[in-house]
Amino acid sequence: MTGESGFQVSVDVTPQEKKKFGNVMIIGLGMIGGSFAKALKERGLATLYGVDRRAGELTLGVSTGVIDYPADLSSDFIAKMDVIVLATPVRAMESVLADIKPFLSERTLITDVGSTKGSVVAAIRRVFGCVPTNFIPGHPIAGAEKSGVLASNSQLFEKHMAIVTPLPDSNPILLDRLHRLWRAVGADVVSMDVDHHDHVLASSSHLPHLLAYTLVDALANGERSQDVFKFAAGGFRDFTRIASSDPVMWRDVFLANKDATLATLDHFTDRLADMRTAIEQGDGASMFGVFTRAKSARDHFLRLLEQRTLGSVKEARPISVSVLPASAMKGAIALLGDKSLSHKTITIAALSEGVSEIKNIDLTGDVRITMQAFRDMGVVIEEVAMDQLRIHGVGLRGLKAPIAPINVHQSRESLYLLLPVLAGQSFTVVVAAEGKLLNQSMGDLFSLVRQMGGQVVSEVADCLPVSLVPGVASNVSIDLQSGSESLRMAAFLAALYSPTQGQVKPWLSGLSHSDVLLRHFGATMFADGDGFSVKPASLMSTNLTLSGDEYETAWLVLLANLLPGSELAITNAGLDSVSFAYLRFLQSIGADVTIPEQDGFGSYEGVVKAAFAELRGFLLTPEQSYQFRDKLPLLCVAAVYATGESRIQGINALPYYYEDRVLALVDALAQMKIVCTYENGDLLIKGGLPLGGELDCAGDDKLALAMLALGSRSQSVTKVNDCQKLLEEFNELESVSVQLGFHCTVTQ
Ligand SMILES: NC(=O)C1=CN([C@@H]2O[C@H](COP(=O)(O)OP(=O)(O)OC[C@H]3O[C@@H](n4cnc5c(N)ncnc54)[C@H](O)[C@@H]3O)[C@@H](O)[C@H]2O)C=CC1
Ligand SMILES: O=C(O)C(=O)Cc1ccc(O)cc1
Repeated sequence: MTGESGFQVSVDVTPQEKKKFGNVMIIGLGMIGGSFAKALKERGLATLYGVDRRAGELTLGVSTGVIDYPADLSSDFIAKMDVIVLATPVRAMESVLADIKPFLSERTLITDVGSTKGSVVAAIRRVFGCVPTNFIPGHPIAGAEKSGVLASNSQLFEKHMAIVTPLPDSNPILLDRLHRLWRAVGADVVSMDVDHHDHVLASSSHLPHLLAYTLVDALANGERSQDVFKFAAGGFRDFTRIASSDPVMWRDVFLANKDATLATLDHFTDRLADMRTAIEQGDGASMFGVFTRAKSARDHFLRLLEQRTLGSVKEARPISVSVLPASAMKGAIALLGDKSLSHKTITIAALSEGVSEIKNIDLTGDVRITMQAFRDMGVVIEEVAMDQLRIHGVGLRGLKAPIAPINVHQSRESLYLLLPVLAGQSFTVVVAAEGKLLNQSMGDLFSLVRQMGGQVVSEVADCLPVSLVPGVASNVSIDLQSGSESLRMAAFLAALYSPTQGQVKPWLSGLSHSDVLLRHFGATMFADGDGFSVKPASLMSTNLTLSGDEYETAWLVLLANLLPGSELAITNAGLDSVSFAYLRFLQSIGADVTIPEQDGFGSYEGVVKAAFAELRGFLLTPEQSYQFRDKLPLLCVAAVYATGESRIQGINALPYYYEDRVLALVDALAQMKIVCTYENGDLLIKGGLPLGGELDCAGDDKLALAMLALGSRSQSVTKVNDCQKLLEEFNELESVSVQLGFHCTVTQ
């Protein structure tokens, strides 16, 4: 028989054996349809039939091995298909649907790849009177400025997204098949509602194409057009690549997605007009603000994209760190700033009046989430160097409403800082999160924010995401019921927004880094009974060099104490009252440590020196265990290398994650044949020489450091597994170790 396309074809095509997806027909065998066909055919997953109104595309499709058979829209073909994919320009789909309607079987999955979804669904409704349960729209977010079957590429969809937009009564079995089809060609499948799809794509894809076409056309028809193109630089080429895309396809897209495109175009036009005004008025600050925000948003987005194309974090090969016994820690070192302090400093500098220069700041990992949130609310943050920021503070109440929810991803540190700050602004804002943060009760933080006077609205009580709605500001008086440092900082930030005076009564006395930092930026806090009163004055910008990470300092000091021949100086230490007390405690059990004097702001800044010394067994009371809860794994290791017995009391009274961490270390001690017993919350450790071997830190960076210290003088090599988090938190572990002569190596 002769098909519409003029081909002589055999209809009774019964392939030798039925392939996984059976008979798949592509209608519109151009770049996208061809790529999909080629990807399935190369993988041996289906028998491919092609239909195109241009016979030449089908001939090429067969000769280049993209499809198995040319076909047409007759009943002979249509009724036999397991899957039919519409891959024509979107406005051609309606007539194709009308042609195939009489022959369609309910068991055939029909889908499409069109760039717009609302218009396709409307066309289906016009043709069928409803959306048949076997029609499930889709859209691969992959492509190019090319068209035609010769441009097809079987790898096009690898590690790209494919959106499916099922309707409420879509057939679940066929929907599952559609997911499998896209996954089979390498795509990550996401589901989306039709309307949301069209709005998102209007901004992310349709508007950029419109701008590229219009720019090229305007310049091509403008003055000096010859020279404009002749001297076009790389930027012009990058920006306008997509203006080489197929005009029919894009005309169809803009006819089909009119409303969503107009909405994003209007938003863009307003922003362009602002830019015009800034240029006209020579307003460099506004331009600089837009450029720095845009640069950081794009860099952030590229990193996310890179992560997706390189494979997700979960797929990353696990990282281990091995330590060889018999090192000695020698030399002087300056450590990168504390991560938690880096988050806090960005926050306080952003809320200050004026420009702050911050040096030795850690800009890796979650710190970028805090930074991005402030940038999204109009704060200009310049990255002057890898460890240096210039932050243009906007004042306590000067943040601008973000255009989208603030997403703290999985960063608890960012959340605790941002929530009270956002509750102090005059706009409503939604705070979203991901992963583990979504399923935790944030009761302590939410109640603190409620005290500030606004409304805290969440679908699930005390859980994220949350909407903060401003109300009448009220004075806060917060009596903290835990020693959490994040909550303490959140309480101080909430107090800063009190109209006349805020009060914070910490769980533990003594100055923490949060208090010291606030004082650096001019906060007026004075001791009041067993707490602090905070006056509502503006914060003032300042220049600050952050001191070295406290936990790393504590770890290095312990190593120097354990390893014979060590002589270590940490030149930029900064200790809060707990770290100070920890080093004093080490001194009390025989450690050779020198601690700097307290400075005017209340912290101990300067050089910490440490050298090998024989440690003595010790007793830690429940109060001390609580005070040193963060550093207990390090103290357990000190007990292993100390002479005699040590007893650490009150472990079962600690918040569960501190207890879990100690118990995980107890398992490691037993594995290394160290005598230890854990009874009624008391841990007894008998000094001895650990065996060495393979340990697992369960992704806990602090436990990993303690385990490395444990292996530092053991009888054989100690390998600690699951160290990804450790290297995220302590990026410079290898370089610091090399510099100090500590023999540890990172392996994948
Ligand atoms: N180009 C891209 O990067 C992407 C395009 N899409 C969507 O995929 C679809 C196809 O786009 P491309 O493959 O790029 O276009 P293309 O121009 O390479 O292919 C379209 C094919 O459909 C054929 N065709 C047009 N009307 C027809 C009809 N009534 N019956 C049979 N065949 C007909 C054309 O002859 C052509 O071969 C469009 O709906 C587009 O919105 C989706 C993602 C990316
Ligand atoms: O060429 C490019 O960079 C694209 O943006 C490709 C593209 C075009 C249209 C779509 O619906 C999806 C992807």
